[in-house]
Amino acid sequence: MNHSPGDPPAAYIHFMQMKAMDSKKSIRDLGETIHSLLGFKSPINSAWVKSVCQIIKSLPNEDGDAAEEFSKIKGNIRVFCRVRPLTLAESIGGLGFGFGAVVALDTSNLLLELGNNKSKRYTFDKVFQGSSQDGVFSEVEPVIKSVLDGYNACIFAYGQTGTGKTFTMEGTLESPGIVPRTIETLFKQTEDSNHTFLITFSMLEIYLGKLRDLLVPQATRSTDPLPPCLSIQTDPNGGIRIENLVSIQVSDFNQALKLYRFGCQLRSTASTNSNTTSSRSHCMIRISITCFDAPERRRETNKIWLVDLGGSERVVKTKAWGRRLDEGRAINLSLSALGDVIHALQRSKCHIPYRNSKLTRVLKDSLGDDSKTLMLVHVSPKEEDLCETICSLNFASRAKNVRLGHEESNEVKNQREAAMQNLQQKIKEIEDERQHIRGKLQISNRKLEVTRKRLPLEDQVEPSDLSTELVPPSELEFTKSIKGNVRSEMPSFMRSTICSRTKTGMERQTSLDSRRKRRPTSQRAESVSFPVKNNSECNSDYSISRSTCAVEFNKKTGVELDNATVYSQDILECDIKTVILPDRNMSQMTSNHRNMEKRGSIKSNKCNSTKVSKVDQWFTLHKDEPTISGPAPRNKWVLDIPLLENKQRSNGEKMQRNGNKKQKQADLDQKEEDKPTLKDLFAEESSSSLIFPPQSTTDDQKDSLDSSSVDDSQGCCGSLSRPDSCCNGSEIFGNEDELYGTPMVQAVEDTDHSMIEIGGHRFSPFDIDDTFSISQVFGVSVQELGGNEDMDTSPQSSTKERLKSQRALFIDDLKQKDHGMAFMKSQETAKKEGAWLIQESWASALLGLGFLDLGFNQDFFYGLIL
Ligand SMILES: Nc1ncnc2c1ncn2[C@@H]1O[C@H](COP(=O)(O)OP(=O)(O)OP(=O)(O)O)[C@@H](O)[C@H]1O
Repeated sequence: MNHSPGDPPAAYIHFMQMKAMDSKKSIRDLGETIHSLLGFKSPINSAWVKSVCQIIKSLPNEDGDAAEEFSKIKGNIRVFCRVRPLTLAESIGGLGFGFGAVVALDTSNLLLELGNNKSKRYTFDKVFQGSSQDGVFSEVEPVIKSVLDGYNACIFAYGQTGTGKTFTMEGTLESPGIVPRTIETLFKQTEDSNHTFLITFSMLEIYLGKLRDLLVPQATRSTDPLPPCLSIQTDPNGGIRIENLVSIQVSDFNQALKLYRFGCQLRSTASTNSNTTSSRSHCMIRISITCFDAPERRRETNKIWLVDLGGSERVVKTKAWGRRLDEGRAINLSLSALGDVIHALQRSKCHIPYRNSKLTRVLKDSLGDDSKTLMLVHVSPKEEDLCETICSLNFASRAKNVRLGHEESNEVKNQREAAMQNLQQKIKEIEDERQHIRGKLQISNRKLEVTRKRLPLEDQVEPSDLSTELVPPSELEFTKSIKGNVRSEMPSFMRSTICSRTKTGMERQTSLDSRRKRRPTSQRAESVSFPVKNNSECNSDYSISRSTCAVEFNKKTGVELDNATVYSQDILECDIKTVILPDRNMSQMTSNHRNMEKRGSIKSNKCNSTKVSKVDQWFTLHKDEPTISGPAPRNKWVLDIPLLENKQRSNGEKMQRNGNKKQKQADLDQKEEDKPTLKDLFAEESSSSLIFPPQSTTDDQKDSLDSSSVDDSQGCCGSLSRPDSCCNGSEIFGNEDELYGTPMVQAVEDTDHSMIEIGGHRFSPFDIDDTFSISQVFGVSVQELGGNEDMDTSPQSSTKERLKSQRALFIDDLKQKDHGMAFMKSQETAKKEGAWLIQESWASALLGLGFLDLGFNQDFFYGLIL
């Protein structure tokens, strides 16, 4: 039987006939078939076979259709397999018809005869066995055409040494390989095109891990200049360029072919046990194509790599040694790196290890997305090479599964588009909101500016006093705008005072600095005073008043406040005096008081001491004199929180003061951070202390005071102390927990409705909840009212008990210290009139302010009185 070289032999026809018969066999034999195909050592059980049968039955199409369907979704790496024909010697050696262990079943399936009736089947895009160079190139040609469309492409021949890679790529003069054919095709197509192309040719090899330009003759003599070193660079677009690689423009096929032949001559080849003309390097041909007037092309300049890889080899088999051994190792290493890259691409890993070898680095932009890659895997037909063949085929199978283009499912696409629309909508909303706020800020700024201009000079707060030193202009403007905006929208009672204003971190820092450098010209806490009707046995009207603390820094005279004064300015809110005055004097006092504030004539360094001194004088000597301003009536009580400043001054320990200053400043800052709520305010007030007439101070007491640690939160001393030793005429009885004070309260008319002003802050009566109004106003903590097991849980009872016990402690203490009958008389009077009149006044005040609405009638409040 005569066979032309291209015709399939009779054995192959017989094999195909057997295959067709096999396909008609009962699927009962499927398990055995698969077992033999895959070479599994363990038998496949019947359940597994059943499930496979089900899968096969449920397949909608024939195998061909399925393969076609599969080919549609495959990635950009196409894999062709070429089986080298047996040489004459190999045929004579007993392989019969020229078909050995590797048999191409059809144009895409390959069968490996593993022996013992076992075989393994591989599927590739194309399988060539006994095919001519023409036949191979016809399948390769589409890739070449895509290069003219602007795609990067890479065609590389892979396989065991001596399997025909160089034959496929380079070919012979009679049967040229892919490289010359590609060049020829490219020029042919460019000539047919309407566009003008610029084609350049480069050729290099990677030998022993180094790049060598194959278009540059190697130095053969010591006097010859060394060729420039080639280095791989990544351009800004992610493309790979090789510095110093010669790139020669070629205008026709012959020019390019000449260069190619020249480069091939410079290639490193050597004779090995496997191949007499074995390539000992990776040979890489680069053809770059540039077209300036073809916008339809994917990119202006693109390239195709034609790579004849070095053959993988088993050193044991080739018995290579010395340089051949090094070459073999270097080739295997780079092929291994190429395998890793393909593996990573196949798994769609985030990191592709291109940098592990020069080979993969050079091919980086031709192996990834948006490039056409064709792998030609070459295998030997010999049974003795079966192991290497299986390795090569497995490698090729992995490459075949690589999907370079990340095709998204419709669902994922929809989700992505929905998310993008969402984000765009949000961006638009945020932008709108920003514009809106910006407009409001501008309006507020204008209002602020107008308001500032209207204010009298002395009341204007200089911008420098707003602690703007360290705030950048933009931030300052924003901060001011925000404040202005907030203030304009806030009810008056929620507005922060200069002391309670919450500050930002930056603002706080600058505030601290400016506090040291510049003081506000004046800080005041409004005096509060309102008449209440006395319903008890005392028939006079009483008022509750809180004195004003005015602090002034005279910039003109340059009078500096000392540290203690400066510090005291910061705690003015705690500096509370409560005065009970007969109603007849109240109006006078109030007006005087206001006059005094208007004048602003109280010097800051005198303010507190003068104030306290007047209280002392009034209390001990001039009972008819005004307490703070205006004449003071008889039978009046002064309750005050001792000033820390005075205590510090009387102690005369500047060092201690300075030492504590940091902590105090920190406490104060903390206080400023917390925007005062009504509860906070009352809590603060309730920890105030009573101010009583000056008493003589013993040395022991002074010593005890000096040695006592000071807690700012406890007012002046936090413990029993003499007024003249620590508070300039003020005396504290009991500690913070034992004492209660009456917060400064004033009924005021706001723009819309009646308000209650407490500690300089305005609240609506409706802002005060039941428990709070009772407990805090009367000096009993909410906790005590709520859940102390030792106390009567009723608010009334606990309040009364507390008042009683505190009063008793107070009287006992006075008696023990023999503080004089005059004072005792006053105290007695206070017991009967003063203190509970305070409570009564409070009750009346609260009733008058509408606290009855909260569910407490008048009897309830009277029940709180001693
Ligand atoms: N398809 C083929 N038809 C005819 N001869 C072939 C074919 N493939 C390979 N040969 C021959 O086999 C021998 C080895 O081929 P080749 O040198 O191309 O192998 P190789 O894979 O490049 O080896 P190496 O990796 O060592 O360079 C050559 O003599 C070549 O002519």
